[in-house]
Amino acid sequence: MSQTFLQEERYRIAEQLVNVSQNFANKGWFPATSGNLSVKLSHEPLTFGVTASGKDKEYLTIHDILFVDGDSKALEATQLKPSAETLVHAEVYKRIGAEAGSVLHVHTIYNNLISEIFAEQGSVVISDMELIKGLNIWEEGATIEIPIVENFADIPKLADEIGKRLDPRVPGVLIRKHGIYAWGDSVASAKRHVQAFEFMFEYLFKYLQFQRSAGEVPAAVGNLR
Ligand SMILES: CSC[C@@H](O)[C@@H](O)C(=O)COP(=O)(O)O
Ligand SMILES: [Zn+2]
Repeated sequence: MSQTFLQEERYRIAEQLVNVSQNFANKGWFPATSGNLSVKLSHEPLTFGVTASGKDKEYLTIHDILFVDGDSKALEATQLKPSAETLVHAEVYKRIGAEAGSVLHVHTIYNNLISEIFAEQGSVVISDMELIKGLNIWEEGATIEIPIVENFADIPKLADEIGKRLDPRVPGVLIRKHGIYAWGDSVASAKRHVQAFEFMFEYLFKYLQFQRSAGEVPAAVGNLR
């Protein structure tokens, strides 16, 4: 592969991350420089583009994305420091394989609320919602179970805990009072998955709130049935 072709390919995929970053930033899904994004360049050996640590995602440019190997080491000398959570991205790529072409991480109010409300159960179950199809699950009356892991400041430990809970059918994992990691075979499908999850988390939280204010026992939605 020529250097020029490789450079063009890197710019092309970095641009996809910049676009999704702006879309999510407009929704307020990257408060206070939180969140990180990656896109796979090659599977064997694993190489991927990932956002540099501490960047304001609202103003992300292709120059804020660096390319690393499976050990989170930059492929070339750079001033940029890879995301502090790069190991989590690498873990998803290694465990999920070809079905993971991009990994996106956002911190939102609703994913934080749901991760806390259902933390003791270790997962949140969502049934029979149209948006489950947004995850590419087309079964009639489908049920999904989204794992919830504890948050650890120790990133190798966090990556390990996430790795143990990954379910290839359900492309996302919640971290308690932290955020969600979701993946897809492309940046576009990972973005769709994040949007589907966030819709369902917001719906579930508001539904539980509504039931509570009406003094009713929540019906068959989520783990509170
Ligand atoms: C600024 S708080 C969020 C960070 O601690 C972390 O969880 C995060 O999502 C962003 O880390 P980063 O190193 O910028 O990729
Ligand atoms: Zn984070």
